[in-house]
Amino acid sequence: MTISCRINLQRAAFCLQADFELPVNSGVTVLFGRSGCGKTSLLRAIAGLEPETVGEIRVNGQSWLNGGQTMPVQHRSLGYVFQEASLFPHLNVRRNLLFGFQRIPDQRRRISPDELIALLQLESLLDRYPAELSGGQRQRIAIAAALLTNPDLLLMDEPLAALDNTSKGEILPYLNRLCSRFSLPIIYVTHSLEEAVVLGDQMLLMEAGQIIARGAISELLHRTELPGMQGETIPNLLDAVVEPAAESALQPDSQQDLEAGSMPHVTMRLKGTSQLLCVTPDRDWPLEEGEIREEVRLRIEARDLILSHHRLEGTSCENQLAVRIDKIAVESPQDDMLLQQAGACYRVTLSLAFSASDSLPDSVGSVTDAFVYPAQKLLLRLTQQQIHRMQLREGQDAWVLVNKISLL
Ligand SMILES: Nc1ncnc2c1ncn2[C@@H]1O[C@H](COP(=O)(O)OP(=O)(O)OP(=O)(O)O)[C@@H](O)[C@H]1O
Repeated sequence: MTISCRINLQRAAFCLQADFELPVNSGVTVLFGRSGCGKTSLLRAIAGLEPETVGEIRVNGQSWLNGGQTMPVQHRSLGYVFQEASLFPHLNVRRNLLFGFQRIPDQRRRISPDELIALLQLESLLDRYPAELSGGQRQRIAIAAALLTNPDLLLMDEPLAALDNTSKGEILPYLNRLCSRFSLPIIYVTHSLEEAVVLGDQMLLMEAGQIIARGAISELLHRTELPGMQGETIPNLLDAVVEPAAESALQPDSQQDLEAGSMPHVTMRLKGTSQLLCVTPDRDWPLEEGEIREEVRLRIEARDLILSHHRLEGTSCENQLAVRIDKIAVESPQDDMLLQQAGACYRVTLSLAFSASDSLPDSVGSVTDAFVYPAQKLLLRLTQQQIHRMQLREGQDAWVLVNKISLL
């Protein structure tokens, strides 16, 4: 499945020009950008809700727009989730869920209502009416109803924006589960970098009606010259495979740990390398009981990293990674004068080394993996004083101590 979009939408004081392709299994593509940059307009144009749109849109081999030829909205195989959940007020949850499902042919029914109801834990809500639901519950139903139409593409326009932080926190893990369970391409509009990091695989970054950057979120987060990427906190995202290979699942080395009287822990190998991290699942790990994962995405905040020239012995920090310093960049170049002062901040980009010794081990990882998987990067913030004191230079080998790791 590929989605290709080359469109133009001209309004009196605004021009949208988008040209992008999303490959097979693209996962969640976050459409990110400042207010008014054209995110909703792009989503509406893809859905066929902006009749002035010209160009070409192809989804799953079907032409939705080709010059002047437009496929009507109701014939496009898409789901659309809005900021405010749109449910039929006179139908209970069960009938809202089944409304779209019952109107699609049998051969398109890949996602079953029972599975989705279980996944989103909707059982207790099925007999209620929309007026009897909280905002977060309503939005969960709206997302489920959109999915049950078994669309080729799901468009979500700030689906959490109208919710308070508690409801957002409740719904995010569900969204995460949906994204990993159904290999359905999703375009997800948000203002929130936090949501983008938690949910997204890749990002289309928009400004003034145009897509100015696209790529893996973990990479774009490090491009500080881009608008919206200068947040106070810098999340690093790393992909890992759970070890040991014999177990092939995210589960603690429990017997050993229980015997030792310690908390269970999980060992994982960072993709593209043979380096291991050891993690203790705790409340930051939103794992369901019995849930098993082989591949995980880890989140490490820049403030939880410490840089060192050497591997440290006798430290409480058990996770240390071999890295190479790729880039040392001043935090915001326009404030250069200010940044000459002591305390100015620099962003230091680190590439993970293949292994601690950079020699290829026999037992873990694979040489092929190192070539097919793009080098994973970490970013941390240092002051000019720290850089000077450590005499840091681009190209140097170093070690990074990792204080805290969360699982996405
Ligand atoms: N129906 C319309 N007619 C004319 N101009 C419009 C219309 N809808 C939006 N616009 C303009 O198009 C531009 C892009 O708006 P759009 O809603 O797509 O931005 P956005 O990035 O989604 O913003 P936000 O994040 O605030 O929702 C804005 O300048 C807006 O004023």
